[in-house]
Amino acid sequence: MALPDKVKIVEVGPRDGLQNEKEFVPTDIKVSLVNQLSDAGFLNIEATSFVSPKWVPQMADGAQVMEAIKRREGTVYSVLTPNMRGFEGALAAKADEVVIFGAASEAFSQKNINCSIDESIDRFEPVARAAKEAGIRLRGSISCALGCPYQGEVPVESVVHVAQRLIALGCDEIDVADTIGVATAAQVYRVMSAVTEKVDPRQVSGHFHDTYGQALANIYASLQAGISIFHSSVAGLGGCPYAKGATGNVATEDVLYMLQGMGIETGIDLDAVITTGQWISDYLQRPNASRAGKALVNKRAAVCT
Ligand SMILES: CC(C)(COP(=O)([O-])OP(=O)([O-])OC[C@H]1O[C@@H](n2cnc3c(N)ncnc32)[C@H](O)[C@@H]1OP(=O)([O-])[O-])[C@@H](O)C(=O)NCCC(=O)NCCSC(=O)C[C@@](C)(O)CC(=O)[O-]
Repeated sequence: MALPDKVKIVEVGPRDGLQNEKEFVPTDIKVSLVNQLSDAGFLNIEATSFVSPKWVPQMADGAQVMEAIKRREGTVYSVLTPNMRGFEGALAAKADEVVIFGAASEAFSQKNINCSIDESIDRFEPVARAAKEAGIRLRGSISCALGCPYQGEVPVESVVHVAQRLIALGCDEIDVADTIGVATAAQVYRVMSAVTEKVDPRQVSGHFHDTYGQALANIYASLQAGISIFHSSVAGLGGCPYAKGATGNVATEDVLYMLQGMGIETGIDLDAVITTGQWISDYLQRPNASRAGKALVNKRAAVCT
């Protein structure tokens, strides 16, 4: 299949990237992160979550973050909403897109949102209806679509089944997520091909964590399967609180570097993202997890000396 000439990158650093941080990241840092990413040209930024602060304390300031960010025209600011309470918060905060998040693995569904897959779909139904009524975009995320920390292998049929149910709820987009970053390219091609037999590929995104260093290869395999939306996190921030040992999302800088090299357009200013990636890594006092980001920061320093 011919590769796309344009790709949409959904920057998930402010939400997926920060949600697992042990120390509370001050609201003004989160706001500055979103603002810098808006300025870099992202068309979609996952800004925060409206989830229980008992479950994910780092996202407790979702409303304040949404209130304070400077919105760039044309950028969609998404938030996670597991239930109607979350949706009401998202609506009040004027989110452009709400994300319902389920799983292809029963065990992970229980750990992450405290209910079975069937119960989760029931819980999402009113959220989906309310989003449609309010004219808000709706996205559905499928965790553990390529492996589960509790159950191991996840059958392709389960992924396709959940994808179809999310589309039936009215999702504009669905995410096939490798929550623990274990997938390899041939497997990703198989799963993406199976999903896109039932769902329009323009509605499917790839959300890859990079635990085993396979994420770029998995994005390449997804491109070959017709996918043109990918999630990534500046400086490779992240990890899921309910997937121990899983590292962050694939780093945005690495994805942009690869796509640029392939002549695929994203509309995002890589240079600006590199600056933001180093800034947030310095703030969190940890090494920048983006290989391209680190290399380009070093190159800048070499040019300046
Ligand atoms: C779904 C629930 C709420 C069920 O949690 P529960 O304990 O079964 O539900 P509950 O209704 O009994 O609520 C418990 C408490 O939370 C409150 N509450 C209830 N809902 C909300 C809300 N929306 N906002 C604020 N507060 C809320 C509620 O009022 C109550 O407070 P209490 O009465 O005890 O004081 C909980 O399990 C939850 O919030 N889970 C979120 C987990 C999460 O955010 N995980 C990380 C995101 S998913 C992810 O990272 C994967 C993804 C998307 O990136 C893709 C991938 O890589 O796989």
